[in-house]
Amino acid sequence: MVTRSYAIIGTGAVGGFYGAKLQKAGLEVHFLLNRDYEFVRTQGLRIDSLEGNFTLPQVQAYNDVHQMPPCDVVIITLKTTHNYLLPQLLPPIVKPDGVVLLLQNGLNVEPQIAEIVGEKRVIGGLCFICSNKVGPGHIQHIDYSAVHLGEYQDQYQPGGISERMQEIAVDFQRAQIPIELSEDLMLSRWKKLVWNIPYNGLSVVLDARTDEIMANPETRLLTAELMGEVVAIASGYNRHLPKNYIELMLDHTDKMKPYLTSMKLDYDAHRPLELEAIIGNPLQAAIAQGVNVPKIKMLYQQLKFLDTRNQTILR
Ligand SMILES: NC(=O)c1ccc[n+]([C@@H]2O[C@H](COP(=O)([O-])OP(=O)(O)OC[C@H]3O[C@@H](n4cnc5c(N)ncnc54)[C@H](OP(=O)(O)O)[C@@H]3O)[C@@H](O)[C@H]2O)c1
Ligand SMILES: CC(C)(CO)[C@@H](O)C(=O)[O-]
Repeated sequence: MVTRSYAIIGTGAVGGFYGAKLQKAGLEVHFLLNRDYEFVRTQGLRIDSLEGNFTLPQVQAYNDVHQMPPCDVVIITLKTTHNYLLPQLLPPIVKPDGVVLLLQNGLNVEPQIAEIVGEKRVIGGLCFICSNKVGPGHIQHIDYSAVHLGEYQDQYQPGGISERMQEIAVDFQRAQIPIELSEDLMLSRWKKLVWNIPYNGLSVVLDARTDEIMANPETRLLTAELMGEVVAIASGYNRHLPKNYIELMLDHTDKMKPYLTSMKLDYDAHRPLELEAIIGNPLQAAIAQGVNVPKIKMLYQQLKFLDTRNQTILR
């Protein structure tokens, strides 16, 4: 059996969880860390999960990419606000025939990765997971865990299902991570943005959890209207979402455990928001196609104000 080596760039809520699951399943995983490096190098990772808690007392931990071996699959799980580091981080750790798997929310990040490693070496991924890093090397997995993968091609042309996606899927299944393969990464990204744009954005502007947003008829309506605008942008790019998709997303959120979005957690911790990847880039995509999205534009403007002010306030 061919075994692929994995690098996790950003061992936080998402990277810590998926990387630990892959290692637990017997795969070779190398973890890049920042502040938690010394702790994880000596104590390993701890995962508290609704699927079962586990610890990995020993992991291959690094704080310098030049110490890491080049890997077959390099998984990016930094916040997008740290992607400016990638031109330095990526080149030493991707094998010549290796691939970069981008597990981040948002739109139009893959083209930036393609600029660094080449267009044929990028797979986009969406994670449907609720997890948080609650201490050094300590991840709390609250809900869901599925990953959707899609090949990136220039201008997000549909890339079909490649052999390497199927190989990665085998590894993820072995690690008991539910995985779906998408023939069209852009369609998958728009579908996820139907959820992320309203809830991530409104959770900050309204200072609210998902259940609070859903309980008030006005903010529930506002959520549906924002979702409608995302669907309209996707249509502008010839990606047509199912007619009942908004209803499905509202219904899905009604059934979710009350949830504080990652954007809200970042805001409360005075960390920069993933505003450009999640809302700014989709807004630019709307402008480029001449799709009118007044509510998304206003949400972006409000968040830009809050984010800028939040960065200048002392904690
Ligand atoms: N969490 C979720 O439930 C969830 C769900 C779906 C999608 N997503 C998306 O997944 C992506 C990752 O989010 P996340 O929640 O996993 O973020 P996170 O918990 O903040 O993890 C990011 C990690 O990157 C590390 N990092 C930062 N700079 C680094 C550097 N120079 N070298 C090495 N590591 C560095 C951080 O370490 P330090 O803290 O030590 O700097 C942090 O542990 C985001 O795009 C997010 O929107 C998250
Ligand atoms: C949408 C979500 C809450 C769960 O699917 C999560 O993926 C997220 O925060 O992006």
